[in-house]
Amino acid sequence: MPDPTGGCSVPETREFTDLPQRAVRIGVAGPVGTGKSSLIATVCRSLADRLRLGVITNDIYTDEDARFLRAAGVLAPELIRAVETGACPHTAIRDDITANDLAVGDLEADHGPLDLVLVESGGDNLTATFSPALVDAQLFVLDVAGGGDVVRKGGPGISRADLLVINKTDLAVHVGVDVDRMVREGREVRGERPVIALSRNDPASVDALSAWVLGLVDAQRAGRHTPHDPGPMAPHTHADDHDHRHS
Ligand SMILES: Nc1nc2c(ncn2[C@@H]2O[C@H](COP(=O)(O)OP(=O)(O)OP(=O)(O)O)[C@@H](O)[C@H]2O)c(=O)[nH]1
Repeated sequence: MPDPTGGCSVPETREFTDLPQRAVRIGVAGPVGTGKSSLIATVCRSLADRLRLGVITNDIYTDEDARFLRAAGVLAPELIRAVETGACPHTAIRDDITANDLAVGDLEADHGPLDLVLVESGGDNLTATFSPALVDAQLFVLDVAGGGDVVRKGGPGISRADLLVINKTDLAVHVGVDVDRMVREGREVRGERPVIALSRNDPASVDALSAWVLGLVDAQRAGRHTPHDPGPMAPHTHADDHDHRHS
């Protein structure tokens, strides 16, 4: 009688529940200098005793952000790895996620199990968002020093990231920006999605950020969170589009 396996051995059935749980992945995106690395350092300081954490940074030509985080001493140095994208940062977090996906996988293989891996995008403009194939959730960071009108400038991260952070609120008084207004404008375009006004010098705001991170990790593990794509560009129209179509 012919061998029904064609000579291939049939692997033993394995329950998927036996497989190790992979780390929850949160992406941190936003324009250059808005405080992404500092926010990651803050989260690590706040949650390192509750979660097993790892960090992947993205820079174009350097590993500057990884070196900053290692120097800050927020995690063991081997838990912080850098991807050098060599091109537009958003390419490596959205269009071809291979390098980042491998970096997270290698970090977990070498130092896992981990509960949470934070992936920092290289600083980019308002269009940068992560692929939901790379991260389970993403937060978008703006800062008050970028100007009070930046929320109104819009973009997919501002409108549809899982969390919008208005950062460096301690500087608002020095740059003449109304933080409440920025937060209100964020809420207007985001509906139910949360907005946090953050300063690393304000413990209450750091607690709010940490609570959001813990809630996300719990929700992802319990199957209550569905990763979504904020989209490449916010749908938008211009007032004169209508006139052109009908002229
Ligand atoms: N006053 C104040 N400064 C902050 C805060 N968070 C970050 N900064 C400062 O803002 C500057 C930029 O912070 P980074 O964390 O390097 O910003 P980044 O978004 O990672 O920068 P890139 O990776 O170059 O895009 C640094 O000088 C930080 O010290 C904050 O809450 N308050």
